[in-house]
Amino acid sequence: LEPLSVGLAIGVASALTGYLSHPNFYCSYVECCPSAGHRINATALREQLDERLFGQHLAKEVVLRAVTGFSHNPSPKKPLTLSLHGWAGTGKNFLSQLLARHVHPAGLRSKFVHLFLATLHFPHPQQLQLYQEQLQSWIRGNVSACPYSVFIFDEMDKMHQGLIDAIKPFLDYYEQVDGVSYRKAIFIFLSNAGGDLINKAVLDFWTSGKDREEIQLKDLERVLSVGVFNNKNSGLWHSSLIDRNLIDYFVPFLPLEHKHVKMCVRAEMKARGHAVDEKVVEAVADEMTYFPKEEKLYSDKGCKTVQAKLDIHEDIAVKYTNAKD
Ligand SMILES: Nc1ncnc2c1ncn2[C@@H]1O[C@H](COP(=O)(O)OP(=O)(O)OP(=O)(O)O)[C@@H](O)[C@H]1O
Repeated sequence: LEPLSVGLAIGVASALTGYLSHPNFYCSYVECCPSAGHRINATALREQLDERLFGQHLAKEVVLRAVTGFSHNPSPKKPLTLSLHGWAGTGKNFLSQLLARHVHPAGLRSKFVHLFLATLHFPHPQQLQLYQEQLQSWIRGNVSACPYSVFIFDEMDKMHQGLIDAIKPFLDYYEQVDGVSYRKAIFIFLSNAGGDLINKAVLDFWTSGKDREEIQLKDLERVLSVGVFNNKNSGLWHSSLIDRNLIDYFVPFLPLEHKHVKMCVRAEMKARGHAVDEKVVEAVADEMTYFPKEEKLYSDKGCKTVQAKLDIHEDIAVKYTNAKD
């Protein structure tokens, strides 16, 4: 071989290796952890929330404030911890997943986003010690691999206190724990605790003739602090998370009205690529049950059963069309 061709071959090989291992190329095929200094695009998040999250002006406001502050802080002193409270089907999981997608575009499918369900992942109280070790090592391992990891804990009110305590060191103001820094991670806790109190406060607002959008965070914080954080049965009161102020933001979710359920139905139809049929929208929303008994203002299950109810309606419509043909 000519020295010139050997040199050329080496040059081409090293250029190719450099190109293939360049993050831009590599990360277009393999999911990568965001690079240092990554920021959540709060404007894009706001647009998504405005467009897709219905009837939750407070949750929107708090989450945007939290995310903007955290993401623009080059050296946060602790991970971001959000505690989402509210009635079933009001959008807690939905918002968490939207937020997670703004950190890792694959959302729940991302290897950097972790969802835990108390009753599914930690069902046996007698195995507490095992769960504690597994959970700690899972969090440690994943944050070592990607500091921007997102952890979502659903059914927080059903989590054993010992498990909540096990994650406490990761949420605290330590620079590092065993050589790992948790300060760029996000922890989101979801629970129904306080949902009934939020509902009552919203109903009181309605009864006194005030607009739902007039409800301010401070109106609900007072309610939550009495009902959830100092209440022995709320599932969170005893936790050292509260005692040590490790929760950065409490995010209240309001009960959804008939008009919000209709918005969910329309959104679901559009997501399926179907034309919006207002008759079906009305029919699905009417099928939901509403409380309180007399006023029938708020959906019992929020928007949770919209998809299933829409399936039935669309099924009937298809059968009807086929029968006509
Ligand atoms: N406020 C909302 N805006 C838009 N869609 C919503 C809203 N609330 C619920 N949905 C729709 O209903 C589905 C179920 O809601 P979600 O799982 O977020 O409820 P949740 O509050 O987490 O309930 P649970 O406490 O029972 O877990 C969502 O995937 C979404 O499609």
